[in-house]
Amino acid sequence: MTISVTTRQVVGPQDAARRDTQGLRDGFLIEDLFRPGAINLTYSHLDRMIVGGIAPVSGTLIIDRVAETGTDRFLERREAAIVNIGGPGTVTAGGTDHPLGYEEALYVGMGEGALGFSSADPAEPALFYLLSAPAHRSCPTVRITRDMAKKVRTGSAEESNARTIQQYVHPEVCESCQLLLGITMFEPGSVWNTMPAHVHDRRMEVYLYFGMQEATRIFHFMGEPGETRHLVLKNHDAVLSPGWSIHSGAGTGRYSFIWAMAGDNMSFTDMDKVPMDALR
Ligand SMILES: O=C(O)C(=O)C[C@H](O)C(=O)CO
Ligand SMILES: [Zn+2]
Repeated sequence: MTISVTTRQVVGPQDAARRDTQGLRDGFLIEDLFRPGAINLTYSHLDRMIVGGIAPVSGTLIIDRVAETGTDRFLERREAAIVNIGGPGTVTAGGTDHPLGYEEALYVGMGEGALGFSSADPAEPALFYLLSAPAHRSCPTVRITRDMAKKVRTGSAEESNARTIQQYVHPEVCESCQLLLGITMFEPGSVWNTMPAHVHDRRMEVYLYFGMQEATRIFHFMGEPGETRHLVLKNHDAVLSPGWSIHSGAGTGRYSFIWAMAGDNMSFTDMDKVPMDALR
């Protein structure tokens, strides 16, 4: 089975500030994540996070060995979290089948062996979004529904950023070594995420924007607070955020996004808020 893997080296803040639009997109944007019938992984050197799109149509797609990890088995020294943003499907981990509906997730602990991915109906394929980070112990594999996620309401309609941060892989929901993951959803008419902006040098972050109409675009802001840049993203685009970068966006229409982090701590609230007058 072909697993395509792209490697992304780390880009520092001075390099990023000098890049043109295409240079920034090459460094931080992950496009074309979901390719029908394929496993598509990006190995980022930011905390060695692997970002994947797995789109089974008929049959089962299997991840067992990824040469880039230098281990015999993918999850030998790694943990993973998978969110389904397509039709109903199943993830098999440790020989157990876990059915996953829309916006349901599976945390998979280190050492669980091969991962299998299948769709219930080829006419409505599942779209599995995968994040994997190095792990130091084996935590239990847990299926996480939207009901189980911890909900944090934030923002306001007046600031066009009323939203609910749903924390799926979070110490109050399920154990993990370093992965944190959740889905942020908006009240109708609210378009801004993560503004006021923040940075957290202790953790990298990845956003995947989804649930968008074809013509909708996200203006995603990145860069050091005093040196911001933007990237224009479409449905199913993911963007890497180093610890030094803000990660905030505004949509021209409805959207949701999956955020995931890895790094030195798992304290969601450990962020350095950026005062508005520090943004340039
Ligand atoms: O809407 C938001 O604000 C977020 O979802 C913020 C992310 O979860 C984040 O950046 C956590 O560090
Ligand atoms: Zn953040």
